[in-house]
Amino acid sequence: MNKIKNITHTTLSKQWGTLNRIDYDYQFENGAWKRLSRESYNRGDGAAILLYNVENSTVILTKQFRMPIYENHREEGMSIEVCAGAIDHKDSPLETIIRETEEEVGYKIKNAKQVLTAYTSPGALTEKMFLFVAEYKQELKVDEGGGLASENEDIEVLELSFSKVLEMVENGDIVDAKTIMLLQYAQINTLLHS
Ligand SMILES: Nc1nc2c(ncn2[C@@H]2O[C@H](COP(=O)(O)OP(=O)(O)O[C@H]3O[C@H](CO)[C@@H](O)[C@H](O)[C@@H]3O)[C@@H](O)[C@H]2O)c(=O)[nH]1
Ligand SMILES: [Mg+2]
Repeated sequence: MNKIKNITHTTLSKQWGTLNRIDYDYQFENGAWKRLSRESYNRGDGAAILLYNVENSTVILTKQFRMPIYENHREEGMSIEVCAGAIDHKDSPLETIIRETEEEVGYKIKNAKQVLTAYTSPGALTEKMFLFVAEYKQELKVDEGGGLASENEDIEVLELSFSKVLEMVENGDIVDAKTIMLLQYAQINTLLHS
């Protein structure tokens, strides 16, 4: 990347995550250099998983309040999403998603398959998401899920038919990008029949 030089970081906010202003010299296609500035929010990377059951053609999703969505569109604040969590530095994406699956939806899975990686909002966030799929069965259910009370998580666990959730993507009841990506992955690769 020799199109970029003289990079400086200014921390604008450092609370839950870190918001930096990054100034840099950027060379345009015509060869001209210009000093530019971008704000970049860093709250780490994330992992998400689509849990699916082949016999019943069902998936496990979560429903929870999301303040940034509420800020943008009040009526969409209760967001329906695949199980997901932020990755701690010490953990791998796989370790993270196995732990989150038990905490948020109550299934103790042993393994998961990473199928996609995606920057969720590359103009503003550093976040890279590692997207997984795994089969679930009733015998893997070890508790109710719901998230960690100590972290003020309040997560409703949903078990829905695959055809129903595809309809929810079409009609805008599901608007979370990582969830749409994983459901369409399942559809394209016929993990389930709708
Ligand atoms: N006090 C405070 N707590 C926060 C804040 N942001 C998050 N938290 C707490 O940290 C917990 C994070 O829960 P996780 O399950 O680890 O993450 P997530 O919110 O589900 O996020 C996942 O999905 C996001 C949306 O796609 C991803 O951005 C993220 O990387 C992750 O995969 C939340 O329940 C909440 O309690 C904040 O700004 N302030
Ligand atoms: Mg979560």
